[in-house]
Amino acid sequence: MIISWDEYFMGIALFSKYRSKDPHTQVGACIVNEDKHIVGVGYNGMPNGCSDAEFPWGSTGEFGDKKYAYVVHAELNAILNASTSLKGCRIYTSLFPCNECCKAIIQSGIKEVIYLSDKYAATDSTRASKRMFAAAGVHYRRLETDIEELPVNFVLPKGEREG
Ligand SMILES: Nc1nc(=O)n([C@H]2C[C@H](O)[C@@H](COP(=O)(O)O)O2)cc1CO
Ligand SMILES: [Zn+2]
Repeated sequence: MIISWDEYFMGIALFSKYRSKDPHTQVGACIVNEDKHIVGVGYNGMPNGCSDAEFPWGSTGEFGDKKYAYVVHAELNAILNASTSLKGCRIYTSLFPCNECCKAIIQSGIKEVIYLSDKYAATDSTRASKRMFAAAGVHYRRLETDIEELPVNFVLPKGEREG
């Protein structure tokens, strides 16, 4: 099988999301520059020093008891992890960016957003994102692909195994 560039970079975003400890929604993001070099990746997780085991992953109760107060979104983590200027870059994200990440995407100079899921399309946050992206000239599109699943084998075929 041969995959396209878009499928490859979204694949990296999807792979990254499996690092997230969020029990409900794992999100991954991958930023690519104009030379098709990956310059940043991220997933949704607690800030450095804020233990995954100690901070809450639930989404009910008081403000301070919910993950939303603490978690860094995949897209923001990818931006903050980036090794270089993001001017003219593209961001691949497994879930459409929220309004806060949208602001960071715009301000960082990213020019295109490629997403897979838009499961929160009906929320005010996603509506605000789309409004800001349109005003700022940041193009967004859903990844078009015929691939349903891309298996990765960690168990080597018999002939390639050691011993
Ligand atoms: N674009 C996004 N990137 C993200 O990294 N997230 C994160 C924040 C939470 O950790 C989780 C959403 O939790 P939930 O509301 O589906 O249980 O995904 C959420 C969105 C949605 O806008
Ligand atoms: Zn966000």
